[in-house]
Amino acid sequence: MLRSCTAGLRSIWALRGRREGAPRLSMDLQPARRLFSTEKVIHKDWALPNPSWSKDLKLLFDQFMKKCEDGSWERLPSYKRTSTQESEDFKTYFLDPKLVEEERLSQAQLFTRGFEDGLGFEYVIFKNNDEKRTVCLFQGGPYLQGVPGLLHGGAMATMIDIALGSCTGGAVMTANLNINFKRPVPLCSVVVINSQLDKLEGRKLFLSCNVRSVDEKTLYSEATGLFIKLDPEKSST
Ligand SMILES: CCCCCCCCCCCCCC(=O)SCCNC(=O)CCNC(=O)[C@H](O)C(C)(C)COP(=O)(O)OP(=O)(O)OC[C@H]1O[C@@H](n2cnc3c(N)ncnc32)[C@H](O)[C@@H]1OP(=O)(O)O
Repeated sequence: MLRSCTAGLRSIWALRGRREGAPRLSMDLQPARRLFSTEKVIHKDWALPNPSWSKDLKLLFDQFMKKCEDGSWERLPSYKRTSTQESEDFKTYFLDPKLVEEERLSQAQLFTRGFEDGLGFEYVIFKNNDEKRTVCLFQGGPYLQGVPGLLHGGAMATMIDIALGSCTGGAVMTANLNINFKRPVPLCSVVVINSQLDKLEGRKLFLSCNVRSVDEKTLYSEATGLFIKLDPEKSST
């Protein structure tokens, strides 16, 4: 498995720079070109296949895209930066100008989308609004290693958090995340995270998910989460 990972890495490096929108900005670029490239990266939807995706991931992606045709499922786009509206929603609660400099903030990006293609988090989320559930297809790349050859539990927790959060919609924060790691996930393999909204109680959203192998035979993890809808009357800072 490690050998296939290395081979994957080699082809990933070979692809670097050729991919449209690859986030590679060298310091010697002219300012205008740098701005143009940055814009392209910001607006790129990363929840789409790229050459690092394995056969399994592409196959599952195609199956879910078919399910989207009748409107029962939708693919959620994914960007490196939050939209202006989302930022505004959260700014109201959390952004104390004394704590985060504006310049630093302009560099901010979702950390799951900060890796070169194939090296970190490759994922796409599909949502079924009627059934209040999502399916996240996730391939954890070689830079997410914990124990040699295995995906780091923190990387799995991150994806679980994002998958559960995708069932909520709106401005929410994770208040509690409870994970049972049942089997280690092989690095570079594809897992399927099935998440659902179990209960809504005022501002509290209770969610759960399981993480399985593509053939559904292996249950890697089970988790529950409590998300809280932000109260417009309150500010955390
Ligand atoms: C627009 C969105 C777009 C997003 C785009 C980007 C996508 C990126 C996705 C990235 C994903 C990144 C995701 C991340 O990384 S989120 C980052 C990790 N999470 C945090 O940092 C959260 C820190 N905590 C807080 O800010 C506050 O505590 C929150 C906001 C959560 C609640 O503070 P608030 O002052 O608002 O509420 P409240 O205290 O009145 O409590 C309300 C109710 O909730 C109950 N309660 C609270 N906590 C717990 C608990 N731990 N267990 C059990 N119960 C709990 C509480 O008893 C009460 O119940 P009740 O008395 O009413 O019955």
